[in-house]
Amino acid sequence: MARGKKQNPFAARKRQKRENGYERPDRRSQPYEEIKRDNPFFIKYYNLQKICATEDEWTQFLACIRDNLPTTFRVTGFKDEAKALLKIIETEMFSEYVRAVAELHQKLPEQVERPLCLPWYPNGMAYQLHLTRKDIRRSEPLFRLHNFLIVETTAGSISRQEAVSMIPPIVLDVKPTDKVLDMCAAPGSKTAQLIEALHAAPEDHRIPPGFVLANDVDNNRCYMLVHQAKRLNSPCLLVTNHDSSVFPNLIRTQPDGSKSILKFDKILCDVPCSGDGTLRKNPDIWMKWNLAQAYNLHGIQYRIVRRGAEMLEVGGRLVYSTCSLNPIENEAVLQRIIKDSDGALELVDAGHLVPGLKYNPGMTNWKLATKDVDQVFSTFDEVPENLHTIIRPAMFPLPSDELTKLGLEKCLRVLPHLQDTGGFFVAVIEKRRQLSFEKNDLQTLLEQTSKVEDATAAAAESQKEGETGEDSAKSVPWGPQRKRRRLHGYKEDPYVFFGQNDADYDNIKEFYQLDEALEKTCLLTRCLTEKKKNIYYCSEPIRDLVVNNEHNIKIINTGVKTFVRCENRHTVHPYRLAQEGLQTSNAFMGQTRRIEVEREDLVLLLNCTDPTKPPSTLELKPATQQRCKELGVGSCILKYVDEAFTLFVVGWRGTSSLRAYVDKDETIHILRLLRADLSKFEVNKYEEAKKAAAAAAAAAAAESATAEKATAQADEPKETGESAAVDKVDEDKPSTPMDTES
Ligand SMILES: C[S@@+](CC[C@H](N)C(=O)[O-])C[C@H]1O[C@@H](n2cnc3c(N)ncnc32)[C@H](O)[C@@H]1O
Repeated sequence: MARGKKQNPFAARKRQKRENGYERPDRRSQPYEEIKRDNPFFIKYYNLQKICATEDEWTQFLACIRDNLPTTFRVTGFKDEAKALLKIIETEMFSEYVRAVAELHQKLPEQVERPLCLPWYPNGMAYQLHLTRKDIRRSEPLFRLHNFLIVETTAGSISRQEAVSMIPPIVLDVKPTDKVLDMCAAPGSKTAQLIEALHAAPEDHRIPPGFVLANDVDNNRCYMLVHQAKRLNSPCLLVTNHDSSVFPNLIRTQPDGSKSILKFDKILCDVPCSGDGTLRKNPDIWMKWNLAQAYNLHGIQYRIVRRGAEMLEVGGRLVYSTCSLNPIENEAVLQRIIKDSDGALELVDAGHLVPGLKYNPGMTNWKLATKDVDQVFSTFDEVPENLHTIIRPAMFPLPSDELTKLGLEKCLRVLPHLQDTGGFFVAVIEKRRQLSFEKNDLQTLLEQTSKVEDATAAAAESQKEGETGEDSAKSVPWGPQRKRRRLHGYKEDPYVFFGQNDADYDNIKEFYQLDEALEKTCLLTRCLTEKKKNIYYCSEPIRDLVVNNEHNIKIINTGVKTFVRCENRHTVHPYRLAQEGLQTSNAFMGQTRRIEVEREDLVLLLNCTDPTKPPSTLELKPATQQRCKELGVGSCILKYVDEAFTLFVVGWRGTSSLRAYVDKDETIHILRLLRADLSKFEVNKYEEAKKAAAAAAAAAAAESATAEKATAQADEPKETGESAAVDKVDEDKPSTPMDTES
């Protein structure tokens, strides 16, 4: 193609894929077991890079990276409840683990290795099991362990997460007051950790003053992120959908009412990468791996971290991480941004934040190569011209005198064989002063925002004029109420905040004796209607972000469901409490709607799984019965105080009954904490499958017996009424041997 002529980017990408020899593997035809865990180019490339210090270590690395990954999980949160669950896991669950693994591997229980507590994870809250995900999913002796992992994950009490993926949030060191940005957040396992850190000091803040803004460019993955983060019920989370490399400056309101550009205290750049550190978990990467991926990703990785650095507050901290081992995606990106910052950014040593973690220092020398690693380049001058658009000068290490000043060795390289994990790269950067290329033009931003707001309002107005009657009620400045599929994802429902005067709020406030410190204008609904259905709550800084920036950036989700409309013939109040929001709302509720229950009462209430037959108040302890008498019909908070923790559960006082209003997984979680009998909820899917298969076989046998009988009777002389009926059938249909068979 002639120089200067515009290329079709899609055709170019297709051509490049062809040249790279990349073809999407057919995963159905090759299950993981059969994937050959080898790729000569991978081995040649990393051997060339000397990612291991010695031959011996290299051999260990190769053996480990071909092996399956052990399962890890962490207990979420730092609260007393989390500690109580940890205790149960370490005693009851691990005894069950030892029993089950002994059965699975036909060993004596004494021969089974106990799960390993990850020494570098804070408060001993993370464990590694000597089992793969597949072992757990497919082995009958482990069904209880599998059930436990599923239920507690859904209830938000544990997170199944790769060990190494837990490192970046730890070294980011989030405090409850921090303004945090997670630039590439989906599917959200690290976001969950950031949120937990924000909520780590409930005794100091009823609602943390800081927040987490979690963003991802992929609209569908944003919904996975919402699903993952929702388990934590934080009102301090905002999920957005934008390209992080061009993330817009956001506006915030200062305490004096003036506007400023938002800068973040902590930023996580867990950028898209080739993912070769996850080979143990995703063996299909063995087939796909090629160097072109790293070359293609270097550019976007650099642009994301550069934009992150611009949005970072002076004195703030940014963590750059990948699950790739490739220096092109790691050290080469970092040397570039640190150099460009001209001293404004500094790499810091974060090893002390993860004491006990084994890692190698960042690399200070690496080489580039052709995709087959048959030509190796130490400088850009050696690169043939036809590769100049793929291999860029900035990918090469800087001259050593410049490089030593950057301190790349402060980065953490976690290699799989060091402690039986996946591979990972983490770097911690701190900002010492403003960057020369940072754009902070508030005036232009405010003008642009106001223009977009005017245009949106005008468009909504003209749409309204074109509509009549019922339809016009659905028209709001942000678009129609129902989500509609668009080219770039869904158009979101609006965020409609309560005003200063709201009859529903007054009603709720009176009924629940709500403390006014729970800011009423932070309550919101997701549709414009007189009759609100679900009422959500978000923290004040999040509200401010939404109100100031909703025309600037696509907001996917915020707010925790706190009140739900619930009207039946007995209700005196139209809104019940939602368990999701109770974690926040509880601290703001008065005494009128509370009942303190004893353990036996709570166990009884939680064991009621038939909503049509709630426990009668007469079955409860006398003190609970008495309190029920004082309490009118409607939503209430059940409080249970244990030696080690206190639980709050949404309840419903009926005319003659009391029930707990929590979903199944949360019910099991609470019963587990209460050390109650869980056998009723323990489903053995293998037994179920066996029973279903036996029932199907019995049904088939019965069917074939009937058919045989019918055949036999058809062959017999036609005397009885039954055989007359068969005759009738036979008369209707032409009788052939084939008919009888079928
Ligand atoms: C390594 S994954 C992030 C994993 C996530 N941090 C976690 O812990 O669950 C990288 C993510 O970056 C997103 N991504 C890719 N390019 C992006 C961009 N330009 N801006 C924002 N996100 C991007 C991808 O959609 C993907 O979800």
